[in-house]
This record gives sequence, structure tokens and C-alpha cells, in this order.
Amino acid sequence: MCAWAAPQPGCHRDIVTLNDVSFSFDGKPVLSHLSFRIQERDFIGLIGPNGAGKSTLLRLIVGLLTPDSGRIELFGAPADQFKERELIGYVPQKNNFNPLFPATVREVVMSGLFGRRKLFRRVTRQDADRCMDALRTMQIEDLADKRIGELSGGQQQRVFLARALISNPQLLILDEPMSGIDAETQQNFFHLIRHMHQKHNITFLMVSHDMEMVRSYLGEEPKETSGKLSFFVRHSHDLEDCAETDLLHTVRKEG
Ligand SMILES: Nc1ncnc2c1ncn2[C@@H]1O[C@H](COP(=O)(O)OP(=O)(O)OP(=O)(O)O)[C@@H](O)[C@H]1O
Repeated sequence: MCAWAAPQPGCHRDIVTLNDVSFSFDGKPVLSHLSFRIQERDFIGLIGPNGAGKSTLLRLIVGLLTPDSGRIELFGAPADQFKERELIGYVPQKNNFNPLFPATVREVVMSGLFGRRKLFRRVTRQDADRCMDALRTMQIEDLADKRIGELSGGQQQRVFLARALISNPQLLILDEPMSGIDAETQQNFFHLIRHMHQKHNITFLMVSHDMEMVRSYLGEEPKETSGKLSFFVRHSHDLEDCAETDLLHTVRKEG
């Protein structure tokens, strides 16, 4: 990620660019003139105090809010024309469910496959297999037939992570994904996302208050700051190794 450096070739295509983005709620500025770029295979840790605008920034990127001014591009397309929503997995900060909400865990996870266009599509065997893979990854296969509203906050969080994973996204946007999750599950989850970043080309944008975790993976110092926001960044491989790493990825995909 870098503010308006020249685009780089190879595996560093731009996934998200913000150019001079400002946003306010009811006339109160939250983000002012923010510019940054997330490149393929970056892992961005977004840090800042309560109210700094972290969740607002994520919601702008996923299209739930529109900037007052400035431009956002996703995978090279203006955000308001971007159609391939399945490329982006998003887990918002809070997913509090009414205990009576009728959907099962399996249905909630499966809904991650059905964009608006595919809402009434038949569930195929392949969909069901992908659902089981996502449940297994988050270690919640045993909860598949439970009602989502019956689960604890941490269990619900894992369901939403499985839902974000099922469509095989290229960019995962996670808003404090570890909050409400016990220490052991946090460790497993962190191990999993590191693995996804390093071995599966997934780009991450993650809000976290866990400075120890952020520093251990992304380094001691932020690469950039804007207002009260700090961006800690790690690319998944040494930049000079790109050609070789791309080849390895290609071989693996074909093999
Ligand atoms: N829907 C809303 N209407 C009005 N103001 C809002 C709304 N959502 C957020 N805000 C305000 O915008 C500012 C930024 O909020 P945001 O949730 O983005 O902060 P954050 O950095 O994610 O905080 P936290 O660490 O507490 O989650 C805060 O002052 C908040 O009160």
C-alpha cells in the first residue's frame, strides 16, 4: 500500500484505491482527504482509537456508504460500477442476532454464495461442499443445523467468517474479527488468516485493537497514517521475488 506511487506490474495490481476521500456524518467530518492504495497480497492492519473512522472507512469501501467527495476504485473499477461483489468478503463488527431469527448456520454460510443476482439459484452439490469446507475451516461443522440466534457471540462471529470465506474472495475485509472470540480460537484464526495471506494470495484489510498481534505480523511501525488512522502493512512475499512467486502459484494452480 502506498499513497499515489506509480502502479506496479505483476502481482501488485491495485485492489482498492482511495483518492482524496472525505466523509462526514451529519456535517461532522469523520474522514478527510484520505488517499491510499491496497495492492494484491497486501495485509493491511488498520489501527486507531474508538471513533477514529475505521468502520466508516470499511463501509465506504464495500459500498454501504458513499463518499462526500473523492473517488474509490475496486479492482480497477469505480466503486459505484463495480459488479463482482463475490471478490470481496466482508465481516462487519457486530452481527447481533435476535435469538428467534429462523436461519440455520448452514443457511447463513450458504447465503455468502448468493449475490443479489443469484438469490433464487438452486443449491448444487458443489455449493454444499463449499459450505462444509468453510464450516470445517472455522471448526463449526457441528453447529451446521443450529439456529444462528442460539449461538454465542464468538460462535456467531465464526459463522460470519465462514460466510465470508465461502465465495473464495480475493479481498477479505474484517472489522475486529477477534472480538468476543476466546484466546485459543483467536490463535487458530490468526494462524489461518496468516496462512491464507501467505499461501493463497488473499489480500486482507483488517481492523484490530490487538496491537500485539498486529505488531507480531505487520511490524512495529505503521507504513502510513492519516488523521488518527494508522495503516500497518505487510506484503505476502518479498517484492523482488514476485516473478518467482507468481510462477510457483501458477504451477500449484495447474498441478
Ligand atoms: N450511522 C452513524 N450516524 C452518525 N454518526 C456515526 C454513525 N456511525 C458512526 N458515526 C460516528 O462516526 C465516527 C466514526 O465511527 P466509526 O464507527 O467509523 O469509528 P471506529 O474507528 O470504527 O470506532 P470503534 O473503534 O469504536 O469501532 C464516530 O464519531 C461515530 O460516532
